Amino acid sequence: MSRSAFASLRDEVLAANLRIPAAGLATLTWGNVSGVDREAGVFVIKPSGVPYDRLRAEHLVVVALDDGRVVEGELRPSTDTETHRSLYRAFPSIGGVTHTHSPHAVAFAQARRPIPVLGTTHADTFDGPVPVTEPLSAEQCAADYEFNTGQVIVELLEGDDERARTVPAALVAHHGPFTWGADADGSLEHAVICEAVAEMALHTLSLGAARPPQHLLDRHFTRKHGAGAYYGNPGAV
Ligand SMILES: O=C(CO)[C@@H](O)[C@H](O)COP(=O)(O)O
Repeated sequence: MSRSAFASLRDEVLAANLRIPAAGLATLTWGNVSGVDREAGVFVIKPSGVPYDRLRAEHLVVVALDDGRVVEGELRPSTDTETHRSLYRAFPSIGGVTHTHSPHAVAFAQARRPIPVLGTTHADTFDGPVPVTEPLSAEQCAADYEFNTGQVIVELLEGDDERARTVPAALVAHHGPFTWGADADGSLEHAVICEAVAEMALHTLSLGAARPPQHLLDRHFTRKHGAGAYYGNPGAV
């Protein structure tokens, strides 16, 4: 079989997908990671329903950014492919997207609560609360459900690429977290951190969270993303 023109991107995306179960972010085949090649106008994503322990680079699917057609690959692309595509099209700075059903982040998504900034662990990665979308409308569910799952994130961030860069995560109401980054592995790292800070926040809130001083958060926000990072409200505590 001739080597794919996207072999190195396939390898990168495969490695990131295999980190989902390794990091305990998924049950069964839940979740998916993709990586984009903007010059070629494609992204590579996990196939749908393939158990992670059987996933190989040749199983990954190459999808066109402009219209979502399969450019290369035998298997059906992930059910969330159109969500990934809508995020790539809206935010030019992102190079990789991860979606999981990690339990603590899903708990906030199902409660329709943002993950609040309660300490420096969160502030080191996210320059504000991890926001939560509105639920999809009946119309959005009826047509282009998967693309609209991405569109509610785009609307939440007002299509602002800078906000997407400084808070590289969002919770889709009653569904789960989507994270993104400079590449596939960067988006996966943000998924790991999103789940970790969600678990910490849940425990902190159960103990009776105290609002962190803004000067403490600013030091971590500024250190991570530079002056003028999106501060936002530390989130309801
Ligand atoms: O969010 C969903 C389904 O609602 C997905 O994350 C599935 O849990 C995994 O789907 P595939 O990537 O295997 O198609």
